[in-house]
Formats: sequence, C-alpha cells, structure tokens
Amino acid sequence: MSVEVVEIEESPKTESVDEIEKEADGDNELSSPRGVLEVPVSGSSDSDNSSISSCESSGSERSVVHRALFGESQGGLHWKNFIDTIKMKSVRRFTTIPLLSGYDISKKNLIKKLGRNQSADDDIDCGDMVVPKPSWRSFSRTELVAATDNFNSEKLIGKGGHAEVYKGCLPDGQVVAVKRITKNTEKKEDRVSSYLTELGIIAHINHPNAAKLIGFSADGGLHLVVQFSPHGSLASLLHGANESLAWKIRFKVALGVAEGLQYLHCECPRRIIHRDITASNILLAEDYEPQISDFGLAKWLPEKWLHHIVHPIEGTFGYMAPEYFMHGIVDEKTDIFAFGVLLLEIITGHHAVDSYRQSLVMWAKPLLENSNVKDIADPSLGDAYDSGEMKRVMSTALACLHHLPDMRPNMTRVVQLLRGEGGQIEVKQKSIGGRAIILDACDLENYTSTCYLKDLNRHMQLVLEENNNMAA
Ligand SMILES: Nc1ncnc2c1ncn2[C@@H]1O[C@H](COP(=O)(O)OP(=O)(O)OP(=O)(O)O)[C@@H](O)[C@H]1O
Repeated sequence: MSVEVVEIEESPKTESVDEIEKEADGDNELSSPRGVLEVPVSGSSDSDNSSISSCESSGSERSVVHRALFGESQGGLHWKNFIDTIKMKSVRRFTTIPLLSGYDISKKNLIKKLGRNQSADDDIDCGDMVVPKPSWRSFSRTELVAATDNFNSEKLIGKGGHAEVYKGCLPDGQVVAVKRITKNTEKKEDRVSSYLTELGIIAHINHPNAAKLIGFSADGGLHLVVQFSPHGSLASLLHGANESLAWKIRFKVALGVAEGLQYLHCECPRRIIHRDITASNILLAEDYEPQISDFGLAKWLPEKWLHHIVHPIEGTFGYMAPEYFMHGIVDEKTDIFAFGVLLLEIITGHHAVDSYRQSLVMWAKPLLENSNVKDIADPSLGDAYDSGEMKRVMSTALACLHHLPDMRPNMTRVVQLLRGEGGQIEVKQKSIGGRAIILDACDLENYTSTCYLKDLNRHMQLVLEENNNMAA
C-alpha cells in the first residue's frame, strides 16, 4: 500500500488564540523526531467507522476530559463548549473542510475558566468514574516568571517539538518543571487542543510511573507545571551521557514503564493510549523511578471500541507500529509496539533510528529471533548485566514487536514476562473476533515481517524527506 505525505491545509488565523499565545516564546527552531503523515485509510474512513473503531475526537472523549477536570459545574459547561469548539475545528481540518468561523477564546476567558477551578476542595462526581480530589492549581504568569527567573535560558532543561521546559522553584521550595507550549508548525487550534488533552489526561492519572501534575497556567501562554525529574530523560542518559547507564537502572526503567503503561491501559477508569512512548518521553525521578510523560498525543478509548482510527498520523519515527502508520489504527497494541522499541534502546543503547535513517527494529529483529545476546547487548555494558533479565527483556521485546497487533501481548502479560512470572512466552493464535476482522480489512493478516520491515523503512524515508523539505 502506498503511503502518501501531503501538506496540511492552512486554516484561517484566529485572533483570540493568537491573543492567548502572543506572549509565548518566539520561533522554535528545534527539529523534532515527530512526524505528521496523512495516509489513505484502506477499508475505512472517518465517516464509516463502526462501533469498533472511531474517528478523531469523539464526544465521549471530550466529555471525559472535561468531567475529569471540572465535573458538571457551570464552569464545566463553559469548558465543554470551549473544548467542543476546538475539537470540531480539528475534525474539520482532518477532513479538509475549510473553517468558517472564528473562535471565542480570549486569554481573559481562558484564564478565568482555568482559575475558577483552582484549588477545588471536593471530590469530582463523574458518575461512572472515580476522580480523586485534585491537588493541582492554577498559576499566574507572575508566579511562573518568579519560579523560572523570567524563563531564564539557564533554567531551560529540555526542548521538544511542541514545548520548552524550564526548571522552576516555587515559594515553598518545591522544585518543578514548567512546560511552556511554544510556536511551531502546528496550527494554533491544534496546539490548544493538544494542550487541553494533555492537561485533561495528566490531571486524571495517578501512578508512580506517570508524570504528576502540579498546576497549569494560560496566563501569557499555555503552561503545565509538573513534578521535576532530576535525572532528565531516558534518552539523555542512554545516548547523551559519558557513562554507560547501569543495567540495574535499565531494568528498573523497563519494568517501571511497563507498570505505568499497564496502569494507563488497564487500571485507569478509562483506557488511555499514550501514542508517543519514546526514550525522550520517559523521565527519571530521584531514585531513577521512570515516569511516563508528554501526553500531548494521548487518547481516551471508550470500553466498547476495539480501535480508534486517526489521521493525520502523528508520532515518532522508529516507534510507530505498522497498523498505525499504514492505517491510523490506534489501540493498546500501538503503545506495546513502541514499548518494544524502547526495550531495544535499553538493551542496545542505540537510537530508534540511527544517523543513516536505519530502523533499530530492522537491525535488531534477527538478533532477537536468534537470542543473540552477545551481538545485541550494548557494548558499553561489557559483562555487567544479569543474563536472565537480559534474556527476558529480549524475548519480551520480540513479542511486543510482532508485526500483527493481535499477536503482541497485552501490558499485564508484558509485566509478568519482565518479572519472569507466568512461564515462557506462548505462541498466540490469531483471534477470530472483531479485531481479526479489522485486520483482514487492512490486509495485515497476510502481511509478513519482511513486508513490514520494507514498509517501515519506506515510511521513515518519506517522512524524513518531508521534514527536510519543510526545514529547507
Ligand atoms: N518534569 C521534567 N523534569 C525534567 N525534565 C523534563 C521534564 N519534562 C520535560 N523535561 C525535559 O524536556 C524535554 C521535552 O519535554 P516534552 O517531551 O514534554 O516536550 P514536547 O515538546 O511535548 O516533546 P515532543 O517533541 O515529544 O512533543 C524532555 O525530553 C526532557 O528532557
């Protein structure tokens, strides 16, 4: 199937969103490994999705974000309208229908609405959901300026494709990370929308292996204030540090991320698919406890949907599952594939895509299949690893990287495998339920590992070329 990279249509300027963000920083020159791809979705379209798959941004998804944050209060209703408006715009963009009307999102209104919910004292009554009492708060620009020494470049601790992150200190001495959403190629309404998604999800989750929200601010730009992770990202420790990351820490990170994903997929009141599990999005707390961060692409999936179909396809090269980059199919197995790539990075110390644009999966799969520990293990580790753990991580990675999503284990099984519980990896039978029907429709049943590797490489070439063209 051909993969086509197309330019995204520009939408009309929206003054009020401009107003919200005009005080945010200038151009973000940083090139991100993230890509946006539009593909023809075979056998399905946004309009003909059934109950087992759905188009971008359902009403249910919106209301969950809204209820998780604000309950059904008067302020909440305003928020629902606000989020609905933004999401409607996103759907229109994806179907390339021109936008007709402007937004009614003024900076003043946004701040007022965020502020109204500051320091909520009561539990949120969400009917079928248990939402813990919020501990986050709304910050003013003055407070964030004071905390970050006026967003001093010396306090800059990280830059992604969408944000700059500053180290800050609150008046009570608490050290925090202030994530300031920056201008980039993304359109403003999408930026606000992904900010709200990230805010809604991060405010809702509560697990030692997921980022913890301290507060937010829409005063002079869009900001999230989260717990500071003193060791930075896994990517910086694996690829940027002079010293080799000890195996003990690598294994702790692998297991912790698996437990965090198990929580997101299975233990949250609503299933959350992260969609951007990468080494840059795993942060390390004081004791190297990993924390899954950056929920800007995350999705809520209602129980009755097996899948979610999205386009354009956004993610990080080298981590995207074949059914996702070919057909836009999103479910837990999308994250599980990305987790398999993350395990490979942990084992090998290599990037998911190297400087010659070669995929780590392509290089490592034969070694995993032959259980070739000697050639796959990061040479900088020497012999300093637990061979039992290494073998478990390798066999788990191989299972997670299966080209057929149905054949990948779920996150509960992944945790067991990494812990060495519940025996060997079993060869899974193809299911004959709804999921298999979906996959048949997408030609994945006959899709071989070799086809996958070829398509993966072609996909990366296309998107990287597109990125280079945009940068030129
Ligand atoms: N809480 C934190 N503590 C310490 N460092 C952080 C924290 N949050 C983010 N960072 C640093 O900032 C970098 C960018 O953050 P983040 O991934 O959230 O930005 P982004 O623009 O959303 O990224 P992406 O390009 O994946 O969309 C991280 O890779 C990390 O190095």
